Amino acid sequence: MNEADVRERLRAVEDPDLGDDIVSLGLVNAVEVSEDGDTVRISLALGAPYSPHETTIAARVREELADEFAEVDLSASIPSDLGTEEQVLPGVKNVIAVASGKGGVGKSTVAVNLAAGLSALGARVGLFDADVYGPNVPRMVAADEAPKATADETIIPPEKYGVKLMSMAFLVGEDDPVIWRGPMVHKVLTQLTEDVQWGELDYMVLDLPPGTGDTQLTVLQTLPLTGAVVVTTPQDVAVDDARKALQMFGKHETNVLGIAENMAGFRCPDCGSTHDIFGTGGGRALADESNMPYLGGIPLDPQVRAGGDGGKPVVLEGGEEEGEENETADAFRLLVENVANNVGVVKRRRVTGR
Ligand SMILES: Nc1ncnc2c1ncn2[C@@H]1O[C@H](COP(=O)(O)OP(=O)(O)OP(=O)(O)O)[C@@H](O)[C@H]1O
Repeated sequence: MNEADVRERLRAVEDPDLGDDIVSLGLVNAVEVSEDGDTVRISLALGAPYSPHETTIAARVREELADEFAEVDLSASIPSDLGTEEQVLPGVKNVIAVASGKGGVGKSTVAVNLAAGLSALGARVGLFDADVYGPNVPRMVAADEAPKATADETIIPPEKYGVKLMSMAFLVGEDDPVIWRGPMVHKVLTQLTEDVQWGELDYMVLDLPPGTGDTQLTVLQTLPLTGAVVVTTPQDVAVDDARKALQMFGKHETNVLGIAENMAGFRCPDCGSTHDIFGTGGGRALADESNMPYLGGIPLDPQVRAGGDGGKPVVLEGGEEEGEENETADAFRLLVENVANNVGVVKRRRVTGR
């Protein structure tokens, strides 16, 4: 089988999101067959490591070629318009901002669980708490270690649950009120991104401060976002503010990966039934109205808060390994998968232009 035959064969592999096969979409960067014909090396334009849909694409490619080659060697790369020198975070493949219009809707909770969940899938993940006004990520994951400085004045971020952490709280203390204006925020953000040894990351999750003000704009202008996750509760006030956040991202041409609805129904531990304390469906309705993906709903569950205070993110509970049912953890896992899949859509669309 030669290279042209391989390409022909790969027409059988569909992209689950873009509605065509990977060859027609231009997602096969290169094909190389070894001289002895035993090995085929393929570079695919995939950009969301460990996302279920891209994992499926890779598995389908292997499946199509398994009979023809002893070894199918796959690699993934999305060609970048920028050289390494020009990139703000050259080692980071994707930056995902978690945003909300209104405070207290669970943005940090979603950011922490998203980071831990991506890491649990196998990805290399960093979590950057850019909530300059109320940085609480270190408490949420019970980070017991502070960052270390190296001789050449770079910072080594501590790690928790396989996630590299950086937070304003490490610099200013969690209880000190911070009143910073745009330029100062820009400076601190630049330092926290450039002077921190993030290493190679598949995903950096960014916990933005709530709202649509100065700081959020500074972040949008400073960091190369792949896309944003907008968190809301089902309440009208929260949904109205989430709509403003969507408008802000729209104005700055930032992709929205989708809308997550937090505190969607209260699962009562005593009676076992679900109560809609903040109403229901607001997040999905906003997603429908604005033509954005809906990422899923997370119930109001005392476990989530306990996880937030005690350190272990709920997304790491239950599941196949522990063998225990945990619907809230499952809801977070679904959200993580949807976010990763949508990162893949954004990245592959960049290549295909569709
Ligand atoms: N689904 C949930 N069930 C129960 N408690 C929750 C849930 N989501 C968040 N919480 C709790 O609500 C509180 C606020 O959540 P969180 O800090 O994530 O909100 P936020 O939107 O990031 O807030 P801020 O505006 O201060 O940045 C926390 O104590 C958290 O543990």
